[in-house]
Amino acid sequence: MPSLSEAFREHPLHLHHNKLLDFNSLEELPDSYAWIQIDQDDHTITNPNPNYPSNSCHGDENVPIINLNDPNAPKLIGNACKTWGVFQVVNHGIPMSLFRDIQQTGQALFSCSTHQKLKAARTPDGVSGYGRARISSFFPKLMWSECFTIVESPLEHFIQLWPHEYNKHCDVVVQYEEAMKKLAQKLMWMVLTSLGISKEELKWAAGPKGEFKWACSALHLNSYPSCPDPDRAMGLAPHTDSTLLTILYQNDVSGLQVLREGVGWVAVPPLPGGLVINMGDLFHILSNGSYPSVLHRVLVNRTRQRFSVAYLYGPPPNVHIRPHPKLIGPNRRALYRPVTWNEYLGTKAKYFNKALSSLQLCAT
Ligand SMILES: O=C(O)CCC(=O)C(=O)O
Ligand SMILES: [Fe+2]
Repeated sequence: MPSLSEAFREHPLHLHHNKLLDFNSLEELPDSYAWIQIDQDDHTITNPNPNYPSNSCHGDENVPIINLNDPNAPKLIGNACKTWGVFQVVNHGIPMSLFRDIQQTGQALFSCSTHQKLKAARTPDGVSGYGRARISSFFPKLMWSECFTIVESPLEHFIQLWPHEYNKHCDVVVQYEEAMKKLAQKLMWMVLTSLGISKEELKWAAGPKGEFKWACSALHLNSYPSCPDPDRAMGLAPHTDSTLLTILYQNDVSGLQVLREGVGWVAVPPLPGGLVINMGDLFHILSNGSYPSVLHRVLVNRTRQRFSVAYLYGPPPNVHIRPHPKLIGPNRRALYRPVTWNEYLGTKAKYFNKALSSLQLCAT
């Protein structure tokens, strides 16, 4: 069975890391980063990019906040998944000190010089390391962000960055991933419970104790430096995650928005000690479309750097994910064909935000 790194490596995305900028040295937004252009002659603003939906953001509807100690949590999670595809959790049991530690590691990393960071750059067909967001290759404009991806171990890159204290930072990543894995398992079962699916009914995940022992994961450390022209820039363009679910820690700088059908872009404000849970494309398939994956994006800020950590949680790369039999019946056919995470990464690399619909089964 291929590892997750091998699965990513089979579907390379060609990104030009060598052209990465030193964001802090720029006083003006370069054209290549301007998602909205100002017409020089009459100063009107034009939006040449269909991928940049209107900047409107609604404050009258809020992403649900769920207390994981609430006995009603699975039901609340189910409602949130159905209507939003995203929710925030509190009382998740992860100590604040772990968020402080991973943030310090991220800070140490992103504050290195560009020259230093490029020593830890992702190779052209690689997965782990420093560079642009993987989704960059799908957009004509560049995003105002930097990303360090960790699949399996960050050791090889951390040694390049910190020859003397790489161990300290590796330990933080290991601890963070362990804590996230436990939380992801707990959340998976809560979400499945809300769909009426028991541990015994999800064979690939079950393992001896139904603990998702074989699940795989990756980590994105994301930095969105302060930006001289935030209204025309984009931190991270609209996308859904190719995961079962994603657990996102954000520092106290806002920017994340999710698309709510019929409403528009809704901000997901940072909540002290809270974590954002996004439903991903593979859960969308597993739930036969009942729990849709959520389109999200990140806007940037004029004065403050935003930092986030996304824990991307999925099945073993070669296990087939299909609409669960319990969610299929005489009145509800299977909407998607079975797919492995490995295959899905290939589909996403080809079709990006149309990947899910490319797997849709036609009505017979
Ligand atoms: O920075 C954020 O808030 C979102 C990050 C994200 O969507 C991702 O890493 O996939
Ligand atoms: Fe994402």
